[in-house]
Amino acid sequence: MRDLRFDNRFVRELPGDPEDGRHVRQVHGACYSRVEPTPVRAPKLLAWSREVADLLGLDETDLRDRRFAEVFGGNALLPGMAPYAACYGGHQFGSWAGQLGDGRAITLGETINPQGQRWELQLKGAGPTPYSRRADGRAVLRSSIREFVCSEAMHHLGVPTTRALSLVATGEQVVRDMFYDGNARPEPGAIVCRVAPSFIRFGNFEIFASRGEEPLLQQLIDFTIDRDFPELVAAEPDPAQRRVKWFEEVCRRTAVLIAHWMRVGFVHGVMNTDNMSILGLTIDYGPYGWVDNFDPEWTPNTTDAGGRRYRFGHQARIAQWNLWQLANAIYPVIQQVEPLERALAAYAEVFEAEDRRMMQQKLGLETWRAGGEDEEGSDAALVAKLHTLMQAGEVDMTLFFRRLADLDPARPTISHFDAAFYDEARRRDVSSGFEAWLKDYAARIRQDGGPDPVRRERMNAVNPLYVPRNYLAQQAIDRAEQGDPTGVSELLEVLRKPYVEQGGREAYAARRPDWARHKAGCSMLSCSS
Ligand SMILES: Nc1ncnc2c1ncn2[C@@H]1O[C@H](COP(=O)(O)OP(=O)(O)OP(=O)(O)O)[C@@H](O)[C@H]1O
Ligand SMILES: [Mg+2]
Repeated sequence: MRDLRFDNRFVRELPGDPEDGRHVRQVHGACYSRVEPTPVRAPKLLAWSREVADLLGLDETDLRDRRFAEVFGGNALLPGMAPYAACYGGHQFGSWAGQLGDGRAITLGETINPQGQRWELQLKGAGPTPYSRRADGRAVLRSSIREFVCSEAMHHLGVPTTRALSLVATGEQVVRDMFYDGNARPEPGAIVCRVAPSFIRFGNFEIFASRGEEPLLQQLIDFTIDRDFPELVAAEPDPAQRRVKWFEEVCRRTAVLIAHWMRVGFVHGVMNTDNMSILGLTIDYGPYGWVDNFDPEWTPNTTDAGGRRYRFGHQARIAQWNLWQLANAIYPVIQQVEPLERALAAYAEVFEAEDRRMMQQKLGLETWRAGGEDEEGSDAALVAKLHTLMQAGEVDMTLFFRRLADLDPARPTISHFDAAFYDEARRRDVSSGFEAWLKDYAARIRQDGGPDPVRRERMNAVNPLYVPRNYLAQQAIDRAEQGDPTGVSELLEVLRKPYVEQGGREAYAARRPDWARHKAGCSMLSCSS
């Protein structure tokens, strides 16, 4: 395997923990602790993303080299790597949780690709760090497959996300109690190499604020702007103004991110502030889920089943709450309330505008009829009615929007959507309302104008046919746990072109089968990973 070029600015420019070793500790006055991955028994490459390999200037020969599995399984370092675990805190389920940090993620270094772009390489599940608290620093195969597949799927769907280069089996067992019910069992372990321009989270700033380490807080803000927001450096010479613009930009990106999640039906599941990327990327694919039957109340995370804080329809509000925590954290450096409040208000405006724009695209409308949800004749009212019907009728979100593009406006009928209904009785309940809505919609697109084929093409470019439905990932996991990892690559292959109908791949575009409705891993996931 060829060497990569590294330029490790994070560890070079920011203060690190003076203490060595993996023992668990509180780390003060530092952004990270240097720590190397703990070697594993038998690293074996199970799957990789050719797009990410390409991004890094690696080809198939590099990937098939034994050294690759050694490096990305945590048994060897490439020259120039400078591994570390970052120190961060976070608000978890609404409460301040203190120091968290990379308890099982270890950044290997910042590589500069042949195009001069900077990409941070980070192993997840690479062994204990000073931030592991009471846990083992490892990750199981099932959660690693889910992270690997979904990060790449999200990229191909056009959703901002961290990427995944590789999935390596460790040849070791990890003990997990999947539902925290006293049934711990050994499971195969794995390591994903994640790739992103930066893995800095809201929590990296919050930890310094919570400790009153203001000089360090300012240093991290300025470092982040300088390394990861070069366009702001160019546009704003005044450092104080620049920090405000930076927070505005973080708010804007977060708003765009959540609008995309709503567009594709993604539920993150654990939107704690330590799982919020400062770049506005989807980060930490834990107990996430994909909406099958449209339901804003749904959350896949069994750990959150009580309050359903992180349910599908609540994500935009939670993101704003998280941005509030970030605003509070950086306030000691910004020292003005007003611009922070303005940026938070702008978050809501950007989210609404993006959400609306994407909904307009999903419906294939060229124009938008103004007015609120309660105003007859507005498109907001058309959307609100649709959402109510989809929820009450248990309509599959992905299949509904995909089929909508092919609706014959001259003969709008519910039977066109047969494949999207889960329950005969639910369908009967909504059928007259649904038929009425389809007539309204057909009239609306005729009035909107534009030829059908053009509208269809535009709709199919934003309404995916293939998403990594929970049960599809679970099928790949079941196979991999039986020793056949090819299901992972097969699934990824389909998800590389989520908007293009692929002959012979109908099974990947089917609604959730009945057996998966209440099955662990398919509709219920815990944080155990
Ligand atoms: N098996 C583990 N060993 C050590 N630390 C862990 C383990 N699992 C989770 N943690 C730590 O617990 C905290 C919260 O966990 P969470 O589930 O949000 O993150 P994660 O899935 O480990 O990783 P990430 O956010 O990096 O994707 C983090 O500090 C994380 O590093
Ligand atoms: Mg996390």
